[in-house]
Amino acid sequence: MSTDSAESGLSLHHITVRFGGLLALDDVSLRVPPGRVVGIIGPNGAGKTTLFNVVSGFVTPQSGAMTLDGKPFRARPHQLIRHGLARTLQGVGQFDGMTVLDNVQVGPRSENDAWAALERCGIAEHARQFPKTLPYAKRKRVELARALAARPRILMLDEPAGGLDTDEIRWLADLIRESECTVLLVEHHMELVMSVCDEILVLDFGKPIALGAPAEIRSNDKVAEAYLGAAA
Ligand SMILES: Nc1ncnc2c1ncn2[C@@H]1O[C@H](COP(=O)(O)OP(=O)(O)OP(=O)(O)O)[C@@H](O)[C@H]1O
Repeated sequence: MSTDSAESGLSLHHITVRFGGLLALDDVSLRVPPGRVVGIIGPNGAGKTTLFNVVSGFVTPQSGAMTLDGKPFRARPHQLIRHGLARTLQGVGQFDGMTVLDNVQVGPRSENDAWAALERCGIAEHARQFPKTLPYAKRKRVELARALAARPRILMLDEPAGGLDTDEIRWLADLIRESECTVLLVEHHMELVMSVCDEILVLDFGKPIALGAPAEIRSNDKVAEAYLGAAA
């Protein structure tokens, strides 16, 4: 079976989300083929996290639909892993009363998978510690390991570079590049986005204003105006 037929992977079709009078996502369509790294960028408030929340089932769109491998997909947060999706949260979202290992193993993840993810993230030596005792960058790795321990087909990373230094971001870029799964990446760190993504969707006030390879996005005037110009 082909892994990249027109229907394989995750697709969003004309997703619209309103919060009261605010249009948070305005007719957003996106195809995320298997094995690709797809970035979602845009200024603060553009709708990036809302899009993640739609895919994860935390937000129900007013209109639009999703498909996974061509079949209708309606996410529910507690069933994400069953569908092969896992997500990190912005910042660090661990349970402070549980060890790193227990945090990584939370939900339907096996201890073996948890250890493999801890090794992959270079934090196995901290497995028996409590997250609070670790520096911020290590806690971000715990968040990543928790997602990886679910052995997702689609890994959703919400601002994984936030608060990290250059070396940590380089490590993260390698992890994303070497990852065997599909990656959806919401991130403000342009260098990381441009260096790891196959394709980038740019949102501005909930509207998709560009979709393309990093080089196309870099030279897109609308993007420069809406985002890169604002960030410069
Ligand atoms: N639950 C909610 N209720 C009301 N408004 C919301 C809610 N969630 C998000 N919004 C609004 O929707 C818009 C999009 O927010 P969202 O968090 O998706 O943007 P973002 O691109 O992720 O921003 P940032 O880069 O700052 O994280 C914002 O104006 C935000 O205030």
